[in-house]
Amino acid sequence: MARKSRNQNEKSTQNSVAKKPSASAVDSYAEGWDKIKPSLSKDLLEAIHSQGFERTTPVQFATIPQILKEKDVVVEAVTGSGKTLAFVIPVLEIIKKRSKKNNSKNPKTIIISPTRELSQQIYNVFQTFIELCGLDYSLYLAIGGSQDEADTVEKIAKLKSDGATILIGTPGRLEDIVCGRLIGSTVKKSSGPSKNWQSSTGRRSTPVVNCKDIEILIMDEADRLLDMGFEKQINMILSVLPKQRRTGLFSATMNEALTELIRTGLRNPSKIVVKVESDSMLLSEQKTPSTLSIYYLVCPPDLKLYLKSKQQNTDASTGSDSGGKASISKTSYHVASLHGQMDPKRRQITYDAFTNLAPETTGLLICTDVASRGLDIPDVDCVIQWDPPTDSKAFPHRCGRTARAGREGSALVFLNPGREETYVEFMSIRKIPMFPTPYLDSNLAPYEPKKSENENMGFPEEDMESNSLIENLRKMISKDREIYEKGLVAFVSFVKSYQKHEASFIFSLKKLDLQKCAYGYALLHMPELRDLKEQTFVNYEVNLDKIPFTEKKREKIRIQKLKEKKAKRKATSEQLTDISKQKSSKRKLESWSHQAEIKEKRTARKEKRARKKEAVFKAMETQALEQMKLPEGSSNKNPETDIANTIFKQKLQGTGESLLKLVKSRNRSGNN
Ligand SMILES: Nc1ncnc2c1ncn2[C@@H]1O[C@H](COP(=O)(O)OP(=O)(O)OP(=O)(O)O)[C@@H](O)[C@H]1O
Repeated sequence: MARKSRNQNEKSTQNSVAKKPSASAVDSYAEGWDKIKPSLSKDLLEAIHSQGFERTTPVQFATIPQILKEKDVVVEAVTGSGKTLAFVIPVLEIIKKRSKKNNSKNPKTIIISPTRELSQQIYNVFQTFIELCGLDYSLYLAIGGSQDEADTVEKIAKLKSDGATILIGTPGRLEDIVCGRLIGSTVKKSSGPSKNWQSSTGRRSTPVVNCKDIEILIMDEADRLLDMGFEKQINMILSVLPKQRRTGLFSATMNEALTELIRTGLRNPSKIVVKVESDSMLLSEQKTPSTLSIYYLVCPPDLKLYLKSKQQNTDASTGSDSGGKASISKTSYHVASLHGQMDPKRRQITYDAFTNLAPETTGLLICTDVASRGLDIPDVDCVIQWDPPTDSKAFPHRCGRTARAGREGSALVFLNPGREETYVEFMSIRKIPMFPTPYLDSNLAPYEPKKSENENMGFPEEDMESNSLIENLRKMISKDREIYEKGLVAFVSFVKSYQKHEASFIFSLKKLDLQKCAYGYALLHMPELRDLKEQTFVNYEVNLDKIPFTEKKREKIRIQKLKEKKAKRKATSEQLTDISKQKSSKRKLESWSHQAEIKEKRTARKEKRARKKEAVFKAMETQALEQMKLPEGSSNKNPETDIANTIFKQKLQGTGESLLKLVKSRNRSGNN
């Protein structure tokens, strides 16, 4: 996300760097606030005007009367169209009216949002209007991790004793407050649903607040709440709220999963869909603001880092550019990063610092999807998507961090050549128009190509300046272990996420040039690619064990660990060698010193076995002969018996078993 400094911003507005190619500038504003029926109270109207909001936006004009008339609403309107005020204003108006009759300490409204930052932002909007109207309402922000545990305990105690008019927060924390905490559960560390929440039912502590007076429930970014797996928490919250309440779902995108929530949580809701007009037949009912220009840049993955920029000629009348090329790294930026793995405190400080940048400072926020929804960062000029999101629904939300409330803005997404160009059509079917661009201009905005350039929109591959950039980066990385390790993790994350793309027919890992991708991440080596037939990736010449951490303490620990590891490895291999040596020398010793003894023993064993065998046969022979004794008085000259005896004697050479069988069969034939 890029924010220009004020000066640059003014310049770019004059030059209209990123104009929407075909959609007309839609009037983002509807009617005056006084036209809303039932009417809003005077102090609220004054507060709205004091904020410079002269007229309602279409979504506000359509939604506010419905909520005031006690209707449930499902609201779908493009990013930056003013959905927050569409619920903040009627919530305050309703509480104002009701508080005359009911001044209990119990909360009157709950607002659920998917992230800490968005909850904080909604909290701030409520706070502003409460202060401007001089209302005596208290707010409670229920977000995980932003305060330390002691602070939270204190705040919860205060909430218990003093109550709060409006609760705003993420689903898990809100569930703890209104339903009680699951006993034995652990504190959640991330904004997503905790794995420890095996079930939202089970033994719970006493709820912190009583929800019997809740008048309104709002779920902002409702589809995202379900996508993030908060269904259980939401259902638990719903189960403790009075049936006679109003419920509103808000988002720029709705999905099928919401159908069930709408069926169980809402009563006969009004569906409000605010469409964006466009003069293009193709783009009617466009899902992104008309002031937002979305561009795509088809660019090989190893050239992405270069973020090729082109200095435009300030003399717009000639229509030509100076041809000069400027690497964006030459400009100085306030660079910050924001992601879900960050320590919550640091995350908040980073976010606050970025949103409150001085007007003359240009900012660059490198972030994950934690910042993709709902956030209203002032003066964002351009959103650059390094890769398209795995869930295509996130795309308009990401782009929508710019071009808010009727302001102009541009977004750019990089596409890998080959299959990913199809994404443009994929998005166009979803009413999200995109246009090609070959460059970023010097203000980091996509360069709007002239008509003559339209035929050749591909990234000029022959311009291999990025090679030197990546080689410089590799050189730098080879001296800094932290970046080296982070690079590997980033690449693995990229590959994993690529596999998760919902549009797998466009984003196929098999078709992706992984070697170029790895090079694009400036990796030094790629052992996993060793088995590939065509090797294009060239390992960087460096001893990986020797890449140091720049932080001395860390490096010392690493060296120590490395030494220990090496020593252990050496000891193990020595041990292994010793064992094998011992074995072979034992064999040798045996053959020399005990050879005769072993031989003797073997012969003795053999002889013993033979003697045993002979004894067995002898015993059998006696037994058999005994059984074959001729009856008294019979002639010894019986030829049959003689033959039988001969056969028997021959058979004595066989086994004892066949011998006995023979005897038995002979006896049987003798009896017959
Ligand atoms: N009536 C109005 N007139 C002028 N500006 C307005 C008006 N209503 C809201 N805004 C401004 O428009 C900006 C965007 O509003 P908001 O954050 O409510 O958008 P949103 O529709 O919720 O967007 P998203 O879908 O991205 O969450 C804010 O800076 C807000 O102050």
